[in-house]
Amino acid sequence: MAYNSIIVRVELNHSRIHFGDVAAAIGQAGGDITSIDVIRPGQDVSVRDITVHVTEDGEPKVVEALKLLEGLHLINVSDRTFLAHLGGKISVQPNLAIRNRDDLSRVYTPGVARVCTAIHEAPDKAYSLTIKRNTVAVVTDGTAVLGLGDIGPFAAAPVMEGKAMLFKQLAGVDAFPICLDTKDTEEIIRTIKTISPVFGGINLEDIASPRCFDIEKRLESELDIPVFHDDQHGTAIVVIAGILNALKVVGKRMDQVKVVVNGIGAAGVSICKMLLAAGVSKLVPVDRDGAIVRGGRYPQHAMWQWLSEQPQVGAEAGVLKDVIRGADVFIGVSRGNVLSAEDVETMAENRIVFAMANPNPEIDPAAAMPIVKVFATGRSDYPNQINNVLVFPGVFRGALDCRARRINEPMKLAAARAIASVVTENELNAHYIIPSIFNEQVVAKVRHAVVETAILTGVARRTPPDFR
Ligand SMILES: NC(=O)C1=CN([C@@H]2O[C@H](COP(=O)(O)OP(=O)(O)OC[C@H]3O[C@@H](n4cnc5c(N)ncnc54)[C@H](O)[C@@H]3O)[C@@H](O)[C@H]2O)C=CC1
Ligand SMILES: CC(=O)C(=O)O
Ligand SMILES: [Mg+2]
Repeated sequence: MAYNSIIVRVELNHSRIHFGDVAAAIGQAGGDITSIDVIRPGQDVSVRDITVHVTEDGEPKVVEALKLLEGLHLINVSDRTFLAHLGGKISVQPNLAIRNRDDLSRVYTPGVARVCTAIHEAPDKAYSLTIKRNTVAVVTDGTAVLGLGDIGPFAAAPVMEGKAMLFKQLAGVDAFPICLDTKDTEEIIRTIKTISPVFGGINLEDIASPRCFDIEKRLESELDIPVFHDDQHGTAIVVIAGILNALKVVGKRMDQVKVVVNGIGAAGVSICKMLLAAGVSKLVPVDRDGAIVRGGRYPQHAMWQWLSEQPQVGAEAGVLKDVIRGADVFIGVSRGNVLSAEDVETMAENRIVFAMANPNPEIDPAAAMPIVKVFATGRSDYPNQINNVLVFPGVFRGALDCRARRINEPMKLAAARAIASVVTENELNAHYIIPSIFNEQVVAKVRHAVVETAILTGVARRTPPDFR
């Protein structure tokens, strides 16, 4: 069940109502009061802001209950989520103040001209004399935003701003949201290449498959800064981290389990590739028309064709409810509510279910949790949040610090192991397979693993001081 937080501003006439009556009415309507602020105190009349935790459909019930109370005037109801977005979530801050003409002539013309000339003569100086060293573009075309689908570049912006906030808060990376008003592959590639000089890395986000595969591949070969499609590789890295630990909890081995991956789009393709690299020997990729089978023909989808040629991919055809039978692991990166409890019950004992579609998982957690051994979602309101936010801040922190040319497969596997290692053997249990995004070790360990592997595999152009 999803929850929301609302703030109700009420005026109370104390001769007609006590606050206890208000609290009781909110509780009976299913709300949970989390804080009360007195806005205007008074003997006869007072105004208060009451923050109430409600279920997604609980807000109207609380509001109706308050409207029925004698002596209470409901002034306003605000949704804290919308309040948090007012005016956007990020801004650009200068690194130094311009206090006088002297400052002005150094940071701007004429002083800046000498710096421009220095970079013109030695373009690598862009790394030390501009924001390039620490700045990542978060680029989307708005075509596969969370599980909401093709909602366009304007509506995609809050997600990209959110990613930028996380980059900064968790890893000190300055990230900028770029929402492109085009779905044309060539135009997207050309635009990203054109804006790339100022950035140290490109984080592609929520671009629909299969277009995202071509865009990433082309940019990787045509740019000399790392290009990382978060929904593919960020998700795959955190899934592998989660699977490594979940398998320890259930006492099964990677090379013995049958894994069903539902939704073979951006995230699903990369998860399948990484599972194969990590040693899975029985893999069942499933999309909306059913399983992608060994020996099948998928001329419209190069990555599905590639999967159908892998010896570990099953030859059994069928829709999800057929092929999930006997599976040890289900990984969903498809759409909300496509998996039933009955289907889950046909899986093997000690099953693992990662239902990662956002914002609604493939199966309602309340239905799944009692019948699986390890359950995870992409959401922050349940245990075991498997979300790419555990990955992209640390991966880019590492890639920027060592000026990596690209983020290669060994760097991704090292990042997955680093995340898994944050949960110690003593701490590991079915409800704690993956660290919290607020665990301070996550970014540090991922960064370290990424830098170390970049140096070992020859893609680093700089050795950070702590590696010298
Ligand atoms: N928790 C996390 O960190 C992440 C979660 N996701 C979630 O995973 C989902 C997919 O994301 P992307 O791969 O970026 O999108 P995408 O659009 O590239 O791929 C979605 C795939 O799911 C397939 N699909 C749709 N309905 C299906 C059904 N009923 N059964 C099987 N397959 C179905 C589509 O045909 C498509 O191939 C979204 O809900 C997204 O929010 C994605 C990235 C990270
Ligand atoms: C988490 C994320 O990147 C997504 O759901 O698309
Ligand atoms: Mg995404």
